[in-house]
Amino acid sequence: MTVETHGFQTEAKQLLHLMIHSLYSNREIFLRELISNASDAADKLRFEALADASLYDNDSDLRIRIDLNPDDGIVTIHDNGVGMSKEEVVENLGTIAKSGTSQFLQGLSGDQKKDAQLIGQFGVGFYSAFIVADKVVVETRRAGAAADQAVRWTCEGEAEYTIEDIEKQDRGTTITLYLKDDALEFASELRVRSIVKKYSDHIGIPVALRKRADEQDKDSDEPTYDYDTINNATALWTRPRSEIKDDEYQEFYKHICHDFVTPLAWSHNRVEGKLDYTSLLYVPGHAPVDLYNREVSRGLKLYIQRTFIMDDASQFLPSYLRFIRGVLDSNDLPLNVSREILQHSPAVDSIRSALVKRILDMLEKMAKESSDDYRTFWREFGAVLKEGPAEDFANKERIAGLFRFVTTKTEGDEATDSLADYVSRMKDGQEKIYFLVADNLTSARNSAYLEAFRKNDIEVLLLTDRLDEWTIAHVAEFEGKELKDITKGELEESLFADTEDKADKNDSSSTEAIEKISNLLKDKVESVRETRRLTDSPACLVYAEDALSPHMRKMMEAAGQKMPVDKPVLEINASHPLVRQLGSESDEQRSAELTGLLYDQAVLSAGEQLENPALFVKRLNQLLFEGAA
Ligand SMILES: Nc1ncnc2c1ncn2[C@@H]1O[C@H](COP(=O)(O)OP(=O)(O)OP(=O)(O)O)[C@@H](O)[C@H]1O
Repeated sequence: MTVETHGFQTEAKQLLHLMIHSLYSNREIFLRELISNASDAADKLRFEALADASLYDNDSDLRIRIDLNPDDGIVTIHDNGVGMSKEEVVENLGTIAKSGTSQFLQGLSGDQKKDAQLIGQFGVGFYSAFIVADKVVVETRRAGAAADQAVRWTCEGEAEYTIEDIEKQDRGTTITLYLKDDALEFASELRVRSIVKKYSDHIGIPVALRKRADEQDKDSDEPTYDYDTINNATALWTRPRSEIKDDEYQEFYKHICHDFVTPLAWSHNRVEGKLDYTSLLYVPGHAPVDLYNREVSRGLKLYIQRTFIMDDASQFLPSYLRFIRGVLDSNDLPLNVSREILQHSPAVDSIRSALVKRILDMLEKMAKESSDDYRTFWREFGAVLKEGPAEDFANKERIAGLFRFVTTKTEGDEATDSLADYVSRMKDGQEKIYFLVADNLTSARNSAYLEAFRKNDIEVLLLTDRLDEWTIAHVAEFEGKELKDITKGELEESLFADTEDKADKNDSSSTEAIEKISNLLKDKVESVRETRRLTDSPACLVYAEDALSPHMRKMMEAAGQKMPVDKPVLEINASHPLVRQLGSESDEQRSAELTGLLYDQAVLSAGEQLENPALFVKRLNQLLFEGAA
């Protein structure tokens, strides 16, 4: 018999190293992971047997069995699921196909405590065996393969593993763990029984523990054993809601998602009538490392009449809810359904819209009843939810209601205020919801465009996420109130009356200033007018209602699209000394310099780049020296 030695893929090696050396606070989870894998293998066999029942080979009672040998510190887990071929063993146990792995590994700090937590979020599956064992042997025979086509995979170190052909009498996989000296507790019946009960009660097939039989076979010296089923063995979602405890829902989530972090919320529903299905949807407690990678397949685990059909059935969720995990069990779809059929099925469309409503309900409820959880949710998934209004027009207002913002009235930098909060604080006579787009909070808060809003105590949303402006354009209005960019168009006259400080205004000089500036800047601005926006700054640029903002234009240009430049309006603050000086200045050269300065300041306030920064600096210094002289 030949024994082949193989090296692990780099990522697998790194992960294995971590498993072996990490101080793991919650070591028992290795059993959950291995039982989960065994139960997945049973699901896969059932699925394959839909097309070819002979794969059962007269053994269709799928189950998981655990043998303990406390004397030698050995734990063995058997399943009669689908098993693996030699190629599958190499592929599945020698490499990690999970996307985001190298990204995740780079994120590790070397601090064992922090890393253990990160590993928990990442989910390590099979490799978690190495948390408790220093040697792991996997013997497996693929369903449909002959007894002499089985394989043994052995790993004792971190760098390599061996593979050999063996004979195995029955189909499925047996995993043998040789426990580390400090992990011998995991061979104790009492301990394992309670762990299995905790983690696998909701698994759809029996998990049984080997125990000494009450009656000994008289003809043999060997002890006689039988198996004691520990778990409930009914798939959780098929049970009535009223009978399921919170921790059972949580454990089930961890089982299907291979996630170690408790979910924030769930929603379990049975629908009967025109369509007949059960859904169990979860909001995870943290974002996966690859949330923004659109290539990664994700979605619900699809069952049809209790039979597992596929992981990641993405057709049941719109992309902006791609963070939702869970199970859908349908009685309407055909068992031989494929991803292509799902794409064109009207039943799928109806289920999807019903699920979207459930998810929005669940999020609204969380926002209302558990604000801490909702903050976590928003932090982790807010950016994805923001894709909603563009993708799902019918629900855009409900989705926008779930958004959280930093506004000029928010304390701190965390986005905690909803549009409804904003509307409830609107001033008498205020008809619009105002927002300002900026690169970051500091520049937003210090923006000249906010001056009149501050003075008149009108709240403004501060938008600093890359896609905020695009999102808001799709939302367009909330509770009948238009969302308005404060750098565009005219402001409501009635609201900003206070800003105009009549006493300070010098009408003739401001008319003159406007005339001069208009002439000097005719290539750069559409027109020049007096402002309602400013109280302290001399000037600002204002864009047409339908113009692309500088922020958007920069983004489109960065994406390689050349955008036409719409000339802005220059608004000037007539009571500002610089403007007054300009109005009364008779020297042409000086007027041009002052106008240049005024314009460049407005460009900077708008968050744009100056065309000629050196000239700006020179003019500024000139003015300063004059002042000092
Ligand atoms: N008992 C088993 N029977 C058959 N195949 C198995 C068994 N255990 C593991 N595998 C195969 O090995 C693969 C890798 O398992 P592993 O637990 O590392 O990752 P996973 O279950 O795919 O994902 P996750 O990282 O989310 O746990 C599985 O996808 C499966 O194909």
